[in-house]
Amino acid sequence: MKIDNLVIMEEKENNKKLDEFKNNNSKMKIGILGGTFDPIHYAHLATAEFIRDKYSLDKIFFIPTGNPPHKLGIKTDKYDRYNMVLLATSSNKNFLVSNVEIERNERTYTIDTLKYLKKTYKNAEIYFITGADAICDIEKWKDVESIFDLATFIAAARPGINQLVAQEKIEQLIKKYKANIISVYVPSLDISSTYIREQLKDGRSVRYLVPETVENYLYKNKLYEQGDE
Ligand SMILES: Nc1ncnc2c1ncn2[C@@H]1O[C@H](COP(=O)(O)OP(=O)(O)OP(=O)(O)O)[C@@H](O)[C@H]1O
Ligand SMILES: O=C(O)c1ccc[n+]([C@@H]2O[C@H](COP(=O)([O-])O)[C@@H](O)[C@H]2O)c1
Repeated sequence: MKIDNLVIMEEKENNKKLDEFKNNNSKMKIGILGGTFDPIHYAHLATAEFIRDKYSLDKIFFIPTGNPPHKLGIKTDKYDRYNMVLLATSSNKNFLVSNVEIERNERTYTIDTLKYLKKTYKNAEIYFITGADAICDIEKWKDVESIFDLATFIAAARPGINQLVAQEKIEQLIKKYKANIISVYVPSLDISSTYIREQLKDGRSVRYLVPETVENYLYKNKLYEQGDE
């Protein structure tokens, strides 16, 4: 099947899964993995699945950022990032993709997304998953005090991020904001979107770093090619 048709089909399937989930009123635990996903890679998927399994979460929502405050210079179209997330997650029945940030025209802040999720999924307990790098920066996020009232945070150890420093920061955050933060070791995969963009810019392989459908999509759409910054 042509990659464009596959995206259309996967979006339809995803919307069906979202509708079913919205109509389910039972108590659920949902994990959120927000990210720029420029592009999504196997470390995102493996981290999400490991945490879903470890904490018995019912679903993981992948939420690609729209206009995030901290990455103003993203060159990749937000719909390309969203489409690649759809392709990457479709084979897992417990993974869902939300376009709530992609469709917001203003700056996208996690606090607004968490408020939306609380309103939409009234019976859900929310777990926001981040890498250790993201949690260390959380005090720069909008309305950090209120953020901790809306979700439990799960901070995944990440290669290249000093875990002792991250742990110290997490303990400070717990004390200062009475935050619910759990740190977790996940099987490490030293992959980043930056590395993938660099490989592609140099005309090198990204095979086995991203799902094959994502690889096909980024070649078809000439994303991150030589000459792109
Ligand atoms: N290899 C990894 N291990 C654990 N967590 C990760 C890993 N890569 C990304 N994450 C986490 O996933 C979330 C979304 O990440 P993001 O989309 O920014 O990817 P990235 O690889 O960090 O991108 P970039 O290299 O462009 O900064 C963040 O919370 C980030 O910390
Ligand atoms: O709300 C904020 O102020 C805020 C500032 C920086 C990052 N975030 C969120 O942190 C998540 C991970 O971001 P990133 O850059 O690692 O993709 C993603 O969901 C962002 O929306 C949120």
